[in-house]
Amino acid sequence: MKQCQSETARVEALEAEQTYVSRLYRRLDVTRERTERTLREVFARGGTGTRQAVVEREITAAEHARRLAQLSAVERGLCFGRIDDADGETLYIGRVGLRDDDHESMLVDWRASAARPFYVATPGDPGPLVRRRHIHTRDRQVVGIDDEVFDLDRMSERDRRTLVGEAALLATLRRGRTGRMGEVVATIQTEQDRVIRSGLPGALVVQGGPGTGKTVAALHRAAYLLYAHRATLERRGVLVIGPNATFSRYIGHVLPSLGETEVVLSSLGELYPGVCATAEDGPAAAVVKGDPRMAKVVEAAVRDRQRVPYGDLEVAIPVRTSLRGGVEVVVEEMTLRVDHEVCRRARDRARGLRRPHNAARRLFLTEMLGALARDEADRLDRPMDAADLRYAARGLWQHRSVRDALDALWPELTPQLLIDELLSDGDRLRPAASPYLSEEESGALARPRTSPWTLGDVPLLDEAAELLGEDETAAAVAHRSAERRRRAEERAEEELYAREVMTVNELGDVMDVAAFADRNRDTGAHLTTADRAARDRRWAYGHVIVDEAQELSAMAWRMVMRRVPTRSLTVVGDIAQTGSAAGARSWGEMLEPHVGGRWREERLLVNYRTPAEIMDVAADVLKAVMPEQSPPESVRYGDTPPRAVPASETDLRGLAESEWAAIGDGRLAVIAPDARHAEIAALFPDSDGDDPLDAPVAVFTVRSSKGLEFDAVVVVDPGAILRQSAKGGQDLYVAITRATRRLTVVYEDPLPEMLSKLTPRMACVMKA
Ligand SMILES: Nc1ncnc2c1ncn2[C@@H]1O[C@H](COP(=O)(O)OP(=O)(O)OP(=O)(O)O)[C@@H](O)[C@H]1O
Repeated sequence: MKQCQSETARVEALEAEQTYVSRLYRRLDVTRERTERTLREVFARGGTGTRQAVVEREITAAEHARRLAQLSAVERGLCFGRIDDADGETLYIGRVGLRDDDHESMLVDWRASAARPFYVATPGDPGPLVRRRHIHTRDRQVVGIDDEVFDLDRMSERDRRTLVGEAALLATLRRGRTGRMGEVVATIQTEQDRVIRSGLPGALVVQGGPGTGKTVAALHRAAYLLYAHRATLERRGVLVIGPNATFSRYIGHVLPSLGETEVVLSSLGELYPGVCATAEDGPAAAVVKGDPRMAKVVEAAVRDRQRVPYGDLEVAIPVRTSLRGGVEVVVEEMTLRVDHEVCRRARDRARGLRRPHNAARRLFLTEMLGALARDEADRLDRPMDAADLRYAARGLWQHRSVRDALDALWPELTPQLLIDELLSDGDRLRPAASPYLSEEESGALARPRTSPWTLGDVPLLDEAAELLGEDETAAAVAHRSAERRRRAEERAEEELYAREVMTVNELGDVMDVAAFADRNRDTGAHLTTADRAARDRRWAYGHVIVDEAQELSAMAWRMVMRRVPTRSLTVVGDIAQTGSAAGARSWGEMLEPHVGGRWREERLLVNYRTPAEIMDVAADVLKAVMPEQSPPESVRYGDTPPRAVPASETDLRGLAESEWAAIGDGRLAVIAPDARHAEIAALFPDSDGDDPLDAPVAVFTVRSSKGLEFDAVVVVDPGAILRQSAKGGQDLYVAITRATRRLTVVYEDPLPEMLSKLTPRMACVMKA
């Protein structure tokens, strides 16, 4: 790499780039205005016509709206690069593609294949390029340029590393953290580019140590795939699964800042609609709940709810009632009987349908009510044809005693009810679990009724939902028709409101009332794919990205795979950071049951987050706990060596304050062992706001800090972190590698051997 240009040449180059960049912004403004105008015209055409015309209009409007959102998202840093090849051709690279009125390209979208040399050219293999230029802008002004002239003869072997645009990269990495991950289109590295542009089909595993840009590369991959396979993915959507809601918020700005708003972000605990699980299981329960044998246990639990009576079924129904004091009283009853064998046949036939439990219940009820109606006809000595019997059966269903008796044999079940009762009632758990789990394992599952849902429960709920199916019962049908009535009433109100608003705003000539009301409501017709997908448990996504994937249990993988029948997946993680007792020991173990050998792996080897001095300490931890894994190599050195201070001499609050003062406007995390989290969080009451990402100082457990990063990190009681579970060593490795600038370890004597590079020093803030 060669820094070129004298000062005059630099000023001239800046001016020339400014002229071009200003042209680009003018073009962006024109394109935006045109798109906005077209969108207004589509809206003005109104929402009438055939259903197909309405739908087509919705689609056109959605396309223009998406383009407008994209054009609005790219204002900052519209153009960030330029490449020149040996034939004298120049391309400008930006966050979106732009063409002039003659359809000549003015700016190439970073995801287009023409932009690829910008990311993959290295001094050793520059391809056709003679120069790569990074262009830095602020508010439409070019404020700097950074040239790399590819001149192989003058490159050392070390410089042939895959990094590109080192000056631009390092400047980005040294910035203070804001609590939110940002996009990195201008500085994507070659090894990351391979991940981003890898093909859509099949499962791609991105394995890499902490800070190697796995998350950021996976998110840019989502943007790339949506660009390169828009037709497929727009219809089916892309789902990004993270470990928790804080992480989803942490990464939530990246895709919108790249102009992509059509991606569903979900944490594992939210993947089952209607449940938001945040509680965690103890290690023993986590292991059992995550074990694939639990699929069998849930299946057995469902079968256990499909019963036959011990003997014959007997149900008393009222024959004569009278009103006494305004209350209906039964004065004569008749007992109906169904032979045990008939009950068994009804159950077996319903099971034989191989339909989900709630759907098969219909057949069971029909058969049982038919048998009861036949018995009633015999007892009353009333000959009945098939139509009479059907009528009589419907009449019998009106009796509470009949409903109760049949519900007890084959109840209508929700996943929540099934799993809650299974885990809280020994009489339900024992028969379902005993063929598959040991007594000790079943014991680990037991918990009180209506306990909060844990992360390990969510895959069980999903499994149950598959087996129970949609709610097909009379109650559900009644609920649906009530829903329809409610919607019709709502619609009438909306049209009334629309008429009033249109009169006040004199909009009568632009749109009709129905179209205006449509615009204002969630009809579903103009919901985006992402909206529809997020509401539907059975939605089949076009591509799924799983981050911190090493934490997923075998049961969680079953849940993920249901959402992506094509198995088009990006699996992002680091086996060395597995903290969950039910998590992955190898990618093959987790993926092969679902994709066989059809998965490929890319490895990321360079750490962009943690300075080399801190990474040296982390490497010792890794060597002690997982010697077979190699740590990534840091791309830069830091300014402040990491240090250890004894707890006995440290005022933790004072220490955090001085650390925070040292990082200026950045973010500080105190990472504590699980058992001491509450005690330590109480020392920082002001950090107890709504969102730990917005707090300048926040207290985390290792698990909740996963995937995040902070300018300064204070790790408290590393010995307790090491001891807190069988994966304590991995936890310590994760905690240490969250820091981008400063690391302080506050230890209870003695300092664990594996941290011996942190020469204990006197605490800078002594206890009062
Ligand atoms: N090419 C790049 N240009 C600029 N910054 C980058 C680049 N690659 C990674 N980074 C930055 O490095 C940091 C770490 O990235 P990221 O969180 O994606 O790593 P990770 O591999 O997912 O880490 P972990 O396994 O610890 O969760 C982030 O701040 C990210 O923005």
